[in-house]
Amino acid sequence: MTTLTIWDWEVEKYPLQVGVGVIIGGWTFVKLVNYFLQRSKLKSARVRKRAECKQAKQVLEDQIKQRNISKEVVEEITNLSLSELQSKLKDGTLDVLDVLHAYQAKALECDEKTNCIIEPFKEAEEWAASVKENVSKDSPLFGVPVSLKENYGVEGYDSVYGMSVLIGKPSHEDSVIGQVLRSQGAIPYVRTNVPQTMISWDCSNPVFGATKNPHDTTRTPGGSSGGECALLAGQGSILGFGSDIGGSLRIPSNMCGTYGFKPTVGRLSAKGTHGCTKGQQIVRAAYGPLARDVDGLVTAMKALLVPLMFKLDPTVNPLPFRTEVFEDNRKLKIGWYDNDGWFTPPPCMQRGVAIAKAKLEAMGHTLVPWKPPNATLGAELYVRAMFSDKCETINEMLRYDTLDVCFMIQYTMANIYWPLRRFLVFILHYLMPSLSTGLKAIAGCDSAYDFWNLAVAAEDYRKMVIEDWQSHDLDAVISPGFGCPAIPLKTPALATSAVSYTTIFNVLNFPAGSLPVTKVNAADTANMKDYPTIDLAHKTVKKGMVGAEGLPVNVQCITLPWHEEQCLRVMKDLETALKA
Ligand SMILES: CCCCCCCC/C=C\CCCCCCCCCCCCCC(=O)NCCO
Repeated sequence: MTTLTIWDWEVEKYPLQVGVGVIIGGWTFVKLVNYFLQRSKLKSARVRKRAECKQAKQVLEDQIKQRNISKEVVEEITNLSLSELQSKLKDGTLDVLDVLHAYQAKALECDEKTNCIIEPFKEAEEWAASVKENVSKDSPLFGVPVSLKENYGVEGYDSVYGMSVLIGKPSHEDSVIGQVLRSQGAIPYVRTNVPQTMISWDCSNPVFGATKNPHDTTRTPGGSSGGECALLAGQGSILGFGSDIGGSLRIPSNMCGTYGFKPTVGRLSAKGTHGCTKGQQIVRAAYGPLARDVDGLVTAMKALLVPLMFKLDPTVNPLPFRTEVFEDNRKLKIGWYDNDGWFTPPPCMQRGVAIAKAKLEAMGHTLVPWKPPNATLGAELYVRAMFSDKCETINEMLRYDTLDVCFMIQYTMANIYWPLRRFLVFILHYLMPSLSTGLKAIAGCDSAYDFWNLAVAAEDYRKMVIEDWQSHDLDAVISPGFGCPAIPLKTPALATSAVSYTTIFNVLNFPAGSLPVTKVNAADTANMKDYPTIDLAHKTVKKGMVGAEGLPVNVQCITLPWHEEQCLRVMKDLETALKA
């Protein structure tokens, strides 16, 4: 009664204010209810998806138990190199189904340790039977089980990349790479984990959790193809496929001691793959193989660069694998660098380059110092391009989602209100210049005009680097595999600056491969005492190097666009020299 009186009194006295108050209050209420409803819908979707994938793994585990395949046989098969496996499949010493079963068993074992698999393909047995029936034993991948990163579209399967909103939206067709692999006799059997958004070099998401490094499960396997590399390093895969828009084939290779190869964009098909940066055309994602040796990468490239791929995706460069370039033994002039001038890598990464340099020199190649000019501009262009939409595409997708720690810093930096951003950029310029550069660049573009100018700046940068490369008459370049080896889980976002070693070759669109050369040793960690602590990224790496002994250290080999075969040739030379 009293309330009503007050209510009547207020309505009469302040009709406009009460009306506006009711509308705003009602609108806020509806928005809040909607927000919590949407969040709980996504939470249920995550719970359901996790349960489905767990169930699929359980079904496979039960089948494996029934098959009664011995541990020794699993080890014997999964320890074979790709070329050994191929010849045993071809001459019939090994059966396609036995090989598949061994890899399924080993993959589940790896998953137990590192949480690298999202789910097994239910149809793998059926596909294997069809390969036995319909594919020639001479096909390059006859009976070879292959693992696929989760963003490769497979009919009937969701590609979620840690974004709950994508759950329950299955692909309607297989990726072109997937189709060509199957036509060549390969059998996809598992799909592997990635970080939320795939714009991170860690490997965790709120749907499937964090993948761990098999060499030290307290550390990151790298990202975004982290599930793939953790699986390969654990011998649970012999050949995998991933994507790379900032190093995602090369960073986890460096963290897990595996082999990865990023071709020029357009050499391998992107059709039927997924990602949240598709509209961003300045730096585009490349798709490529991950393996346990260089031969694995070469086999994959040869198997994919065939008329079927050129037919299924006429937008790719119809250039078959040039074996004569790969097998050429002309001595090369190779540039090298161990510090790009933007981020100082720890001594182990620099030692990795020194080892590679010495080995290549011993093979008769000429090594000269060279590095891409103005790495700071390269880093700035990368961040501006990747966030040129002001992060709106991702914001929209993550609106009601749970944010993973691996993307939290990028998300926060991208969404800072502009006056605060300007203030921080100004202050940090004097305190932490790299953070200031990143914070300014991540603001993206204000207009289409701005975006066009960014595209021109990226083009000018490519031109400038190519001219510099050519003025030194280089055939290839070697560099650190990344800015650091594997650091503890959840810390990669704090050391984002370290990505400059891989992102630059995405901005330039140069082919780049990664291969292991050494392991962190006690002298490397002892030498950390002089390592700079000028900013958060360096501090994070310094802390992360404690206890890093034994972790893999990779180098990158890089060539000019479309010179994939030459890049693989340098990788092969280096691998041969290292194994000699
Ligand atoms: C390139 C240098 C980065 C500069 C960082 C400056 C310091 C931090 C300041 C602000 C935050 C900027 C955040 C920039 C985020 C860039 C993160 C890139 C991580 C890339 C990892 C690989 C992604 C990938 O290849 N994905 C495959 C998708 O198909």
